[in-house]
Amino acid sequence: MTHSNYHFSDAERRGLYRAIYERRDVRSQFLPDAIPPEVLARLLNAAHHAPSVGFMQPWDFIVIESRSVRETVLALFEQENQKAAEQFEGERHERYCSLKLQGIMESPLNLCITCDRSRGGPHVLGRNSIIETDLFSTCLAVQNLWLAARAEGIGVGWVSILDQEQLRTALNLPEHVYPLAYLCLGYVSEFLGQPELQAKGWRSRLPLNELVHSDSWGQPLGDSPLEAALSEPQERL
Ligand SMILES: Cc1cc2c(cc1C)N(C[C@H](O)[C@H](O)[C@H](O)COP(=O)(O)O)c1[nH]c(=O)[nH]c(=O)c1N2
Repeated sequence: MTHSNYHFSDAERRGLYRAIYERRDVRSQFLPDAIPPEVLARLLNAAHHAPSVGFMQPWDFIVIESRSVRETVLALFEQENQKAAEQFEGERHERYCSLKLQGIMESPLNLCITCDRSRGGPHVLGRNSIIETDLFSTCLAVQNLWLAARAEGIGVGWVSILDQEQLRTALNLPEHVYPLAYLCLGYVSEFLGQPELQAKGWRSRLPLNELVHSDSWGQPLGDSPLEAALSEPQERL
């Protein structure tokens, strides 16, 4: 039964869900091939069509090809990653140190998506109570780009093991512009079938039915049709 005339065709739906399920955070499988400008333009345009609070569109896109800028950012990563590694002990420490958590030099392109916290003036519709909604909006732009990239056969890796102030300086960002996402982009030798952190035994996907609550926090769904549907293996459309 159809409920509306607005649903996508089966093939279109399959394409959308495929992008969602097969999107990966990539850091080890980058190929050096350049991304053609028209393809990069499509990705940036997908990001630019994300929802944003009060239609603020707080994002800017810093396209980084320069080797020397990337070397600077890699040095910032190494410094922060060493500190991060110290947070873990014993076997966890060893495992952490064996993970590859960035592809800054191997990927042909780095992209910093920033959030201009002052865009649209001091009063942005919808942002009065929750000031961070500009950051949330920018995250949605990242996700749009990430999914569009998957559909184009391009891998994206998010590198957040960076000191934001040092990154701001490295990229010459003004004080009111926040470096929200530092991304590595490129064609890949493969997209892994599961998150790399899961494949390497760091952490696994949680069962969805344990994350869905009924009416208030901690209330299980109980014997409901939704619980039954969630417990079924999910159809990969
Ligand atoms: C905000 C944010 C920040 C980071 C990440 C993601 C997000 C959303 N991820 C990627 C993360 O590890 C990955 O998304 C999960 O492990 C799930 O894997 P898939 O994205 O499904 O492949 C990530 N990965 C990495 O190797 N180095 C990093 O610094 C980060 N930082």
